Amino acid sequence: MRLIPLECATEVSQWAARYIVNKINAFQPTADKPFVLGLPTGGTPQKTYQELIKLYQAGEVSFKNVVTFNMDEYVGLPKAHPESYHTFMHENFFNHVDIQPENINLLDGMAEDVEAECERYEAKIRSYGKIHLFMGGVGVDGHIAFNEPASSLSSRTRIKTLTEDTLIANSRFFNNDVNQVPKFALTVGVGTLLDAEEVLILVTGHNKALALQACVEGPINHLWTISALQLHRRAIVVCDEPATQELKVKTVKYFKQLEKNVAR
Ligand SMILES: N[C@@H]1[C@@H](O)[C@H](O)[C@@H](COP(=O)(O)O)O[C@@H]1O
Repeated sequence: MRLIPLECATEVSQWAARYIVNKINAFQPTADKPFVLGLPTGGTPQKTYQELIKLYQAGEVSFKNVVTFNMDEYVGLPKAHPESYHTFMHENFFNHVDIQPENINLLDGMAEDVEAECERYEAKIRSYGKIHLFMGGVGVDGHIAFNEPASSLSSRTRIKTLTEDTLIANSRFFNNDVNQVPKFALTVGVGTLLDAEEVLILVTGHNKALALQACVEGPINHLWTISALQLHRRAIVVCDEPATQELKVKTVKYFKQLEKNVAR
């Protein structure tokens, strides 16, 4: 695992956006050989999307031959609902860059046959070979995508029941009314994430400090599904200073030192 301890959330977003752009450009994607990018929603990646849009506007990157797969979607919210992840992604990112609509993949939270929808999603990912880079965030309880505590670490795309912690955390988007938050979501599995060639996780804020500790210093444990990253060959975690609050000073120093010497 590579941990990049930075100072603030703005630095995290700039680092992540630059990393993604460099990856896309180095890949030299074409219509026949697109770059496949996994994407999250949430407050954390919002700034990264803004940075990616800036880099697109500056002519540093094109998303024309980029195919995206989103991590998750609420069950029972129509696409046009202001809090659907479909709406979030279009408002925060897709509407501002040159991505082709047919290259955008999101789970359909309104699907009648949820199982078939999840199988369709996995098959679509397989049709591209693999996801080259999966960006993500982490929940306060250490969930990755919507893989809530005690999710199988080899899980695939499926429906999950959201925990009370997550309902409370996400109620800020639903008039602070926990009853308005959908109780279920479709989500890629931990196994789906681990299949990606590279995983890039953004962690900002002191409320994510326990999750970061579980990710970096804890044992691999299904109660903190983020810890499954320890099994990945190429996992990168970028964090700000407040998120490191629960890490040992020695751990942070160690990773900072490694970054000074990193071969770029
Ligand atoms: N399903 C999403 C996750 O993908 C995200 O990582 C998490 C944290 O979101 P935020 O970045 O807003 O803290 O929220 C939701 O539960």
